[in-house]
Amino acid sequence: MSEALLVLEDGRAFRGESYGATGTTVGEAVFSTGMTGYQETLTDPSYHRQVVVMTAPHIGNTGVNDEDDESRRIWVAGFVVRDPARRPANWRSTGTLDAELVAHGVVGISGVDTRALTRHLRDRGAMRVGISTEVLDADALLARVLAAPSMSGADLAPEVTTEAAYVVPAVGEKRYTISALDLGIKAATPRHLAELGVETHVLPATATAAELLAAGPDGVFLSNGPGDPAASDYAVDAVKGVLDARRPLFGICFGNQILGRALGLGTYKLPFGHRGLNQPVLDRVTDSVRVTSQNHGFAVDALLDRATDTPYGRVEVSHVGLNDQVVEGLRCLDVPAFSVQFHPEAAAGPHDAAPLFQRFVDLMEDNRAEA
Ligand SMILES: NC(=O)CC[C@H](N)C(=O)O
Repeated sequence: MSEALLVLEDGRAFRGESYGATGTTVGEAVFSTGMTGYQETLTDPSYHRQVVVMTAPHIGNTGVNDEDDESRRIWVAGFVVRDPARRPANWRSTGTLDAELVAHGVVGISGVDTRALTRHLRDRGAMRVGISTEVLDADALLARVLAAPSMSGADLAPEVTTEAAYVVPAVGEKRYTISALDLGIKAATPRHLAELGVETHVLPATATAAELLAAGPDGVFLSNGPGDPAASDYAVDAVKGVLDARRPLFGICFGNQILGRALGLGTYKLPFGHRGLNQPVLDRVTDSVRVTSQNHGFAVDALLDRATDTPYGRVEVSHVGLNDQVVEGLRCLDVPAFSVQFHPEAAAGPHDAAPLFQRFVDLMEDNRAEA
């Protein structure tokens, strides 16, 4: 086992062993409390430029398989685990996580006290971090960390989006056609929509409103994605055009933040974000609590107790995080648009939020009836 070093931008250092590829990497340190679903986490484009610390102590137990990737590659900038599985076992497993990280050139570290590291990030906030198997002097690695760009102000969707448009067909009879703005879309999303008879036309992140509306879709979807929503003005402009056209619109995570901005609301950086599979949310539309999968470091700033007037009519906060009262969803009252900050497409789950895809289909159906 070769040695590896992790240094945070405030100077706190952890020593461990090399896990995955060797080399040096820097990114934003964030922690995820998911006990399962590491393959989906690694391949979720929203984690681009982030070094993910897994709080669950045993990672890699089920290996990796050919079915669970959310995109064409691993996006995390680095991976931090406590005690990697020595012998993965699962009926779908086709390889080990360690070998997969090596194949994708992802630098990781194991044997770290991830509990101490997580408590540090929770107390001091998300910050830049470096991991290296070659720069083993803490001051030298710290200098590399301090030279790295910060997540605030980073426009990253164009770095992860599809180069060319593509279509995901409906399963069975096609009942609706939508355009999806790929800000970092996960494979699970069009798959869920397809099950409801939706054909999804996925367009690159910089697609304009005219391009999103060109094929006369029944609705427009805004995906999740990496980076700071305050830096993606092109997507905000595209969404304004879709709202002007009063086309049904549904956004998830980054898409929720972009809808918020298009309505004139602000966004801000959370101290350490929400990442995990057990985040409780109050759904004010159905007056029920949903346990949700989340992965966000930014949030929308909106009034919780009453609707806000916007250039597109009134918007209200439809979902509120029960751990910290953060805005977790928006519902427009005068245009057919809504969004959530969490993940109805979540794999490995939970599935409490999955009915939101049906809510989008219902919105498209209502809009057709009105037309
Ligand atoms: N999963 C996402 O879409 C993340 C959105 C945004 N990059 C954030 O961190 O808040």
